[in-house]
Amino acid sequence: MAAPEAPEEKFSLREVLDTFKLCLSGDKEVYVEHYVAGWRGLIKFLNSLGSVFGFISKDAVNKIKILVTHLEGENSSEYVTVQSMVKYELENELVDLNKRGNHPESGCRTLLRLHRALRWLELFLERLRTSGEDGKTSVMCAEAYNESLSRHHPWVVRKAAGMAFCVLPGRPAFFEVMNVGTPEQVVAMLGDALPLISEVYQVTEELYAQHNLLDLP
Ligand SMILES: CCCCCCCC/C=C\CCCCCCCC(=O)N[C@@H](COP(=O)(O)O)[C@H](O)/C=C/CCCCCCCCCCCCC
Repeated sequence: MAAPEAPEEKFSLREVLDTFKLCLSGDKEVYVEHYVAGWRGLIKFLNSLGSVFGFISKDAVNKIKILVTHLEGENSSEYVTVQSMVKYELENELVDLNKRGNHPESGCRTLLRLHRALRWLELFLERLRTSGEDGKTSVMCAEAYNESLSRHHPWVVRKAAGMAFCVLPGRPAFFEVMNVGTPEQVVAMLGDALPLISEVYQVTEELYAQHNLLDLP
């Protein structure tokens, strides 16, 4: 008889926060392993929102798989931090710089997609943190998306994302799924999480800007 499937673990905002804390080394290098783990935690949350978000979750999972393949591959030591990954892939011409070609699954272009999504997350969580009890998560999510990720997506993806946002649960239900405690505790934890997420974003953004990698195809 087949073994019963293990139930998917519950999302915990604290766990995600702890993972993002581990992302930055003392000299501000970003650990790919913890970056990926942070996204895995967030995807758990996304999955708990229902199948409408399946197409988003699927894309994020695919990108994580690509990064894990690099992390566990024969050149794994080059993929310990985002800084070492950028250096290695650029020095070995493993990145499609101007148009898609031989390296559609480079670590640099794959992480860039998640990096852009991290900006969306930062903007969304900041809205969530400062919103009132009756704040609409769908509006907060759409505003954050329009200010960040949307410019990188074609019309059809923007449309589908916009429709998915409309079915987001309200702020109280949202806070409940975070498994933190009272709304005040959630707000406090978001206050702790945001500077960390923001720092990881800034460090990556500066690194990518320095190497002209912000528009990788
Ligand atoms: C702390 C708890 C509250 C917040 C929880 C948020 C949970 C979010 C978890 C995951 C977010 C998904 C990240 C999506 C990565 C998208 C990467 C991307 O831009 N991919 C596109 C480009 O890829 P290539 O074609 O160039 O390879 C791809 O076309 C995208 C397809 C899917 C649509 C992506 C829409 C993203 C919308 C933003 C996330 C909304 C989640 C709402 C849930 C609150």
